[in-house]
Amino acid sequence: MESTDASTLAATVLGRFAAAIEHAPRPFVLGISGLQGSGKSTLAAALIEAAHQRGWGAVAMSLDDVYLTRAEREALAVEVHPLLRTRGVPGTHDLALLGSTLSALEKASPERPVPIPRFDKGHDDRYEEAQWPTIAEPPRLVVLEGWCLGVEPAGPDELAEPVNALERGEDADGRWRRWVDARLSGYRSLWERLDALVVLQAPSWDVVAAWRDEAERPLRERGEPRAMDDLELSRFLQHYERISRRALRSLEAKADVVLRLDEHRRACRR
Ligand SMILES: Nc1ncnc2c1ncn2[C@@H]1O[C@H](COP(=O)(O)OP(=O)(O)OP(=O)(O)O)[C@@H](O)[C@H]1O
Repeated sequence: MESTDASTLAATVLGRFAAAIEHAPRPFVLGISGLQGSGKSTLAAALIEAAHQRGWGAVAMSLDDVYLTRAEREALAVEVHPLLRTRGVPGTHDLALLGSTLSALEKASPERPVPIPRFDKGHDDRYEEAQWPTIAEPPRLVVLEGWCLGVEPAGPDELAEPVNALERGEDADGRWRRWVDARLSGYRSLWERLDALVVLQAPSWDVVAAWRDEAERPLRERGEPRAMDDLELSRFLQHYERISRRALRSLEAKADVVLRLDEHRRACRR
């Protein structure tokens, strides 16, 4: 099936799981895994819209919503490794917060509304809880999206050689990548909570880097202080390269639905 339209993709994906969602004894957790800029949040929003059209309560969450706070990452940077100041790699998420939110959603009620964590990327910090949206009844569908959803740890053999200049220069002894990989084992219990996994499969890591550059360009052109120049962007992306390449190699095999993307994000379902 060819399509570039997120709402068509969403209708197809939702149709595939509709019976399971309808009969699930608790909120059905649909995972969307896709590398940076692959269209996860667009697809998640379209899925929520499609769910609402069916009369289902639905909520979207992102692994990005539960980044550790800036202060928590600062502490990790001091105690473990300076590279942990940068949000996003395994070990920089509050999995307990995500897990307790998913559990609380099963029992949401007007008396016990569930706050859904939200992260402020502009300030690189979590919003105050008072600013989080709340959900007052168990949704039928939870869409959880993230760049490394479903990825397994590598083990020490794969970690021996650096994969890029960041690892060669700032993680020469491999301490950071070993710590990150060990944290990824702790994500398995979250992967097990996914009732289904949809993978947005990018054509290659180079295309992902190009997508990220496209996303940054308007910020640079507007002169936003947080916009990254080419060097900063390249360094930033190298934090994720190792696990992203592993995702590209390994996730298709464990996905329930694979949406293979071309470099224009045109999807072809498999
Ligand atoms: N199906 C699609 N066809 C064409 N373009 C798309 C499609 N889905 C998303 N896009 C575009 O791709 C860009 C990235 O989309 P989106 O923000 O949803 O990706 P993401 O994976 O959530 O990104 P990030 O990892 O940065 O959070 C946006 O400009 C969006 O409009």
